[in-house]
Amino acid sequence: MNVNLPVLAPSILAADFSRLGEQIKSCTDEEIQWIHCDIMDGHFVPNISFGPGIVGTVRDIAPEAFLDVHLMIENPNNFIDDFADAGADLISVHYETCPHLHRTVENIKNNGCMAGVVINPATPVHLLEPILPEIDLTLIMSVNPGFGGQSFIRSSYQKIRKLYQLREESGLSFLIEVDGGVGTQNAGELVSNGVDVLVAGSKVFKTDDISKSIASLLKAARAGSNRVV
Ligand SMILES: O=C(CO)[C@@H](O)[C@H](O)COP(=O)(O)O
Repeated sequence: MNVNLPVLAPSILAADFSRLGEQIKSCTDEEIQWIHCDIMDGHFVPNISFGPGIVGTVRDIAPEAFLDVHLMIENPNNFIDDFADAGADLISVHYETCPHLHRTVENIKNNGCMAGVVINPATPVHLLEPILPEIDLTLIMSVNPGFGGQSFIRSSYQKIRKLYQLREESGLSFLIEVDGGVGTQNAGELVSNGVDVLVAGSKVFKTDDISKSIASLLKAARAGSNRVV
């Protein structure tokens, strides 16, 4: 996979679904290559979003996009095939939902997708160590998952730095993604702390001008490209 870092991945959770095609096109007409799809089941998180049907629709709308699918669901292992068939490029599962994480990661890869593992704000980074050699991406939730528009939890910086250090020490190459409360005020600092992929929902879609919002977010993220960690 060829990626220009840092990546901005708009989360369609915040999109206007009556204009989904138009809004996704506003993203891909800019420099957006990744689209983030938040799947919520009303069990693992207290909200329901959408399923493989909408992911398939996004695939049809944006055949060239890289579809980054974040499963906030219980028993994710049972749904990997459905999301892979719908067109996911990367499927991320929560550490907290996977008693057999290694098996679930294998299942994702056997379905031809890249594999990611996500941790909630209260889950420590060191728990990921055994699985890091097997995965393509780690996602640090910087809000409690379930809703868009929440405030960024500042202790996430420490977790990002720890993960970045682990990557440096191990020589591994997994990407570091952060999700929740990302905006122009923190995009640069997140990148300088080690983040490769920034997920943003409300700061892309709940604005007057998606193109302008993307340009501002990318500018802020790129200003952080000189790593200080
Ligand atoms: O997964 C989630 C929430 O569970 C996120 O993707 C949010 O949807 C990001 O939204 P903003 O904080 O950017 O509004």
